[in-house]
This record gives sequence, C-alpha cells and structure tokens, in this order.
Amino acid sequence: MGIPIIDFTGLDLEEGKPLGDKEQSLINDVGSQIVDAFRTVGFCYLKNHGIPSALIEAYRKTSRDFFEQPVEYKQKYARPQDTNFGWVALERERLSPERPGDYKEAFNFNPADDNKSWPDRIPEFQSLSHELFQQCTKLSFRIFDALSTSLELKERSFLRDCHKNMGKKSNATTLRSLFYPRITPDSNIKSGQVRCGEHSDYGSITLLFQDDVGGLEVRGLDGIYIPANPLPDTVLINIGDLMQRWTADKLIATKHRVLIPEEELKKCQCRQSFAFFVHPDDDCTIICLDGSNKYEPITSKDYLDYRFSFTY
Ligand SMILES: O=C(O)CCC(=O)C(=O)O
Ligand SMILES: [Fe+2]
Repeated sequence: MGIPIIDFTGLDLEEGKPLGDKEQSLINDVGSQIVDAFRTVGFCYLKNHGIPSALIEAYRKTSRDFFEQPVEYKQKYARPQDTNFGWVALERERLSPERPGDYKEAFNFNPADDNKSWPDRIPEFQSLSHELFQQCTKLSFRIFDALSTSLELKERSFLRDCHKNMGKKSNATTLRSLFYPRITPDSNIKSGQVRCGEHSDYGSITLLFQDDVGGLEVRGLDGIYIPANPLPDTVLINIGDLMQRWTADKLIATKHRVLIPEEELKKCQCRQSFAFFVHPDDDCTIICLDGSNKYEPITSKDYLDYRFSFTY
C-alpha cells in the first residue's frame, strides 16, 4: 500500500465554532482518511495545507546558508544539552542504535528558547524560523481537530487543548532544519552509516518538508521499506510513539530512514528537509484514549525524557 495524498482544502474551521452539516461532513471525511493512513502505512501527504511555499523556500535557503558556513563558525551556535536551540553537529546523533552516528547536521528551534544569539551571518534565520514555527503550529491544530473528530474524542478540541503551549517553555515542540551533506570520497563513510538511521518519531505528530532530492523510506506493514518520494507542495505527516501509546496502538508510529544514495549523481547532492516535531504540553498526562489502560499513564515530559535518553 502506498502513502495516500489527502486534500486539506476547506479545513480551517474556527476553534470552538459549531459546525454546519457541510463542514461536519468534510472534517469527518478528511479525519477518517488521516486515521486510515495512520492505522496502516503511518504516513500521509497533505496537499493544500495552507503554508505558503515562498516561506518554505526562504527558510530552506536561509538554513542552507547557515549549514554551508565553516564548522568553527557553526560550533559557536552548538545546541547546549538542556535547551532546544542551536546546531547539532555531523554524526552527533544516532537514530538507530545499531549504526554509526547519522551523517547529518541539524538546527533546532523552539521560540521559548530564543534568548541566545543567532548566527550573525544569516540575517533572516530568526524571523523565518519564528514564522514557520507559527505556521506549523496552526496546521498542527487543524490536523488535531480532524484527528479528534475521527477518533471520536469528547471534543473536537481535545487534542488541540493538550498542545495549547506549543512554542512556550512548558512544551517540547521543535522545528528542526536538517542538512545531509554531499558524499564525496573524503567523507569516509563508515560501514553501516546512513543519513538517518531507522527510527520512529517520539512525540504526537511530525510534519516533514522534503526537498526534491528524495531518499526518505518508510517501513510498510510487511517490513519492507518503500520510498516516500518528495511531492511538490505537500507536507508529509506521521505520528510518533507517544501518539501510538495514547491511542493504545490503534495508530502506528512507522519506522523510517534515509540511506546514503547509491547512484553517484545523487551522492554528490546535499539533501535538506525540515521536521516539525509536535509534543503535548509537558504536564499533559497520556492516558489511553480508548479507556483500555493498555499502558500506564505517564506525563508527556517523562515519556520524552525516557525516549531521548537513547539517542545521545
Ligand atoms: O530527513 C528526513 O526526510 C527524515 C528525518 C527524520 O525522520 C527525523 O529527523 O526524524
Ligand atoms: Fe523521523
């Protein structure tokens, strides 16, 4: 089964406003398409998602200007362990414990941690990061409204309300710009090393914006990885482990990865993507939504701390 493309046109329903019949049937329909995707392949593409492509392109270009700076410069903006702001060096993370460090760099951003200095050579980085964070927050809320509806939660705003502090100190949601350098003979790729090791995401949902280089693969139910090819003007969405736990395994946090390309032509291209990792508010208690108590209640913060302890 491939990854479905879901049209999000018309799904910008005002918070708290009672829905007319037409709106209700639209949100039911789109919500059930999303839930079907998350029960099976675990990923879907959203088109007509409303985030301006000019913003996405500007953020991509600006991030790239940063990543192309010398290592000594980027080092000045390295992310301290206890914040969600700054540069993550090549091979610093290993998303699959069986592999060497990922051949990637990243820059993390959470508006609540914006009290550090920004790279002075990259003038628009700060304002574009804020703007994209805000746009992704808005889209996430719209996705949550459709999900809450389709999962038949008490209120349409149920999931939205659990994420009300996105962008504030008490919520771990992060915008992350990823950069996968070109591979040359000097890269000294280690045995088993990849751009991004097999993993599932940690939080509730992830929005992923790819460039046109490709390379992302998603594990199907049969265990075979299939390409999640870049489609223009779409955003890929998937769920993380916390949402799988919350839904008592009704929705699946699918494993995915980015290998080193085999063709020489692809190897010499760098790749960029950005991920918006959405987490519930720190103090939100994750109790199985179906009342099954399949998993013990845990706060969002405790769950994330536990998951992160394996990555670094
Ligand atoms: O770069 C990509 O396409 C995927 C990145 C990813 O899955 C992650 O960072 O969690
Ligand atoms: Fe991921």
